Order: sequence, then structure tokens, then C-alpha cells
Amino acid sequence: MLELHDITKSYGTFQALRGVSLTARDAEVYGLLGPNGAGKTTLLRILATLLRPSSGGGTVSGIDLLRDPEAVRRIVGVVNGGMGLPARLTGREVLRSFAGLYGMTRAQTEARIAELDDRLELGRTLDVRAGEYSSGMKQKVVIARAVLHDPAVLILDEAASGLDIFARRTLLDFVQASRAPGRLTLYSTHVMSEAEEVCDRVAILHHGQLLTVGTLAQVLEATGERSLERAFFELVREHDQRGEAARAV
Ligand SMILES: Nc1ncnc2c1ncn2[C@@H]1O[C@H](COP(=O)(O)OP(=O)(O)OP(=O)(O)O)[C@@H](O)[C@H]1O
Repeated sequence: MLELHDITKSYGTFQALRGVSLTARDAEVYGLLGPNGAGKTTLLRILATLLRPSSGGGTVSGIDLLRDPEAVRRIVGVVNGGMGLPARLTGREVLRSFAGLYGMTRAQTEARIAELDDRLELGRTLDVRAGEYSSGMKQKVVIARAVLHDPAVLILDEAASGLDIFARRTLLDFVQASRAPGRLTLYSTHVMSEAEEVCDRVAILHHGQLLTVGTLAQVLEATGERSLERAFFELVREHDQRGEAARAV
């Protein structure tokens, strides 16, 4: 479903990704965890074909990221923290205008909006102008817009940040319920409890390298820790200590 081979990305002389290879499966919620600056957003932007890697490559549903980025974009939906909405449009108008871009018919559009209204508890948000939204209302419409065309791959980059507990709960339930054959969700966060709840497997990224990939049980067993948060600290600390030891030699 998703394969990445030895992805590197440099910004000038700074190496943000240092050879990342991973495979995510059909019907999986795949967590990407890492401290600030680990390279999560860079990796997800490469997957969404919004950024080209410096080297390496990969496929999404068998489509080559570098050779056919437009086809990749058609099957991917992206949500990140910084996405805006046109202030003068209501949620419903935003969704209708995007449905037009995706070539959806009027009937398909209205049925899909009704389904997303139900699943994301959009309610009155649909008929309020985006300029008047709270951050939770805005994020729900951003998510609805990203999944309107029922993408095979959904990329959620810190999608829960800034949400109150109700909106966060709706998002996590939505992610849980999205797990289905032919679908893959990539869920980036630095909130370990979210990853524990929704992810089938997690990858821990640090300084542009994957430190580990596995189910929660595998990561806990490998580190001997009781929680993902403790396992995360342990893996990051070990990695940093090895780096310091190598530099001291
Ligand atoms: N356009 C850019 N130019 C230069 N450096 C960049 C650019 N974008 C990202 N970086 C650097 O690359 C590194 C990885 O950034 P990235 O945003 O991918 O990390 P992240 O894991 O998503 O972090 P966060 O959790 O803080 O969002 C950081 O050190 C960042 O400063």
C-alpha cells in the first residue's frame, strides 16, 4: 500500500531525513511519532508529493511518488495544523466547491456531506462562515474537506493539536472507524496516548532516522517499558547517548 525506500531530504546543508525506509499496509493506521524537528512533516509532505525528496523514492497504492505525483495526489487526503479555509464561505460551501474540483455530482456531494456531518458531528458548523469558526470547528471542516473524495490514503499531521477533548474524541473515533480494506491512515503526533489508542503500528522518527517500527506490544517488549511514552523517551535517549559516545571517540 505504501513503500518508501531510503528517503533523504536536505534543506541547504541541513539533513532533515537521513535514509527513511518504511512499509505501511492496507487497512492500517500507521503512527509517525517523533519529537519536534524529527522530520515528520517533511516525510509526510514527501508522501503527499508536496515536496520532492533529495534522494530515494517510493510508491503509494502502487503509484510512483516521483513519476506520477498527480495520480498520487488524487488518492491522498491531507490534514495539517496550518490549513486555512476561505473566511467568507460556510463549511457546506467549502465542501461543495471542493466536490466540484473532484468531479463529484450534486447527488454524490450532498450524500457525502450528510455522511461526514454524521461521522464528524459537523452540525451547525456546516452553515456558519469559516471566519467565525473556533479552532475545533475549523479543524473538523478541514478534515471533512480532506476526506470528501474518499481517499485511499489519509495523512493526518498533528491533526488533533489545538482541539478540545470533544473535538479530539470525534477525530480519534473517526480515525478508528476509517480503518477499512483499501484504506491507509498515517497519523503523526507527539501525543503518545493518541498513538496508543488509534495506531496499529508506530514508527519513531528522531533526527531524520527511524529508531523503531512495530505494534505497541512490540515496542514495549523491545524496550522493556510499560508505556509508549516511556519507550519513546528510552529510544530517543539511547540514540542520543550513542551519538554523543561516537562523537567523543
Ligand atoms: N523549509 C525548510 N527550510 C529549512 N529547514 C527546514 C525547512 N522545513 C523544515 N526544516 C527543518 O527540518 C527539520 C525537520 O522539520 P519537520 O517540520 O519535518 O519536523 P517535525 O518532526 O514535523 O517537527 P514538529 O513536531 O515540530 O512539527 C527541522 O529541524 C526543521 O527546522
